[in-house]
Amino acid sequence: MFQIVRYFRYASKAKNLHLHSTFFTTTTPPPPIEVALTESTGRGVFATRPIGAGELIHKAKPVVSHPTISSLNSVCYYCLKKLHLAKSNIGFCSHECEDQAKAFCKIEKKGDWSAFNDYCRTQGLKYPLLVKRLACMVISRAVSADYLDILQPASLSTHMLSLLEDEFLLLRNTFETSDITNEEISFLTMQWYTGVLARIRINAFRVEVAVGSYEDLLLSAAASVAAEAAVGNAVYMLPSFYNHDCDPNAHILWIENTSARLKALRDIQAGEELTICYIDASMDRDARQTILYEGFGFRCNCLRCSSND
Ligand SMILES: C[S@@+](CC[C@H](N)C(=O)[O-])C[C@H]1O[C@@H](n2cnc3c(N)ncnc32)[C@H](O)[C@@H]1O
Repeated sequence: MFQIVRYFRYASKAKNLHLHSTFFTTTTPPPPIEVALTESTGRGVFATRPIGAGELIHKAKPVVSHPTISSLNSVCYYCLKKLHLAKSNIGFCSHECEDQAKAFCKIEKKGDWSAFNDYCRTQGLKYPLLVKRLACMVISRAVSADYLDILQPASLSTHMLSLLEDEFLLLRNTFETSDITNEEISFLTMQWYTGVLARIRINAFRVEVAVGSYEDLLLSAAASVAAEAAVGNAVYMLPSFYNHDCDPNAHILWIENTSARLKALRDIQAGEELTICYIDASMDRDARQTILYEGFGFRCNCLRCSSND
């Protein structure tokens, strides 16, 4: 069974406090990476041995995922794999996925989500759906309410916070009008909602299922990987610690479902930081800077940006 084991080692070094952390599954060997503090971009992911171009660095399963509203009836409600036949309601690609989703679906089915989903659809919102699923997972006791606390939160302006109030009230009201007890949703405060959303905002990946065989994709360069439109959004633990570079040395890709693969785009030395590109790298410098600042709250100082490329 997939289980994340979190391993932290704190060692006080002369320069500053180092945080080493490795996330690995109990069934696979740990990946050749570790999480440590960078000079200026918070925590980052570093290679613990040389990694060759094209090497699969590690795989990752999401901690929470959700289809986009427009994909709701055409992809698996759990792993986002494309369904052969579109459903009139939500559907699953396998009994295994249905089984994995059983606990949160049992909670979700107790409420009438039409107002909440309509609100997300009309406002073009995707992240509240992830918060809703996480809340159902917390109520079903699959995870604790502080599950995402380890991830870096976005800093939300007062204006942004006020915009979140309506979606929070809709979410809370849907649970309150179902047969879920007040005690079960005692964690569901505005503070919890904004804390989770602030983390999802910075750390969620837009899941784009690539077209082509696994072998083709592992051999191909990032730029040539054909991807369909996003089928959903997902938050992962270890991939959330990768920092951004407009000319990254690693890439995240999805072959058919939310199971993500982190792949080296070139040879990487032991001790080198691994980076991915958060945005479309083909945009010009000004567009990249604007999107990174507005979406992720930082000004990119990578080599490409510094040399006005
Ligand atoms: C997904 S997190 C990456 C891990 C994060 N550094 C941490 O400590 O958890 C994204 C955040 O890391 C920081 N970050 C990532 N790449 C950066 C870069 N190239 N320059 C400055 N800050 C960066 C920004 O604060 C960004 O919002």
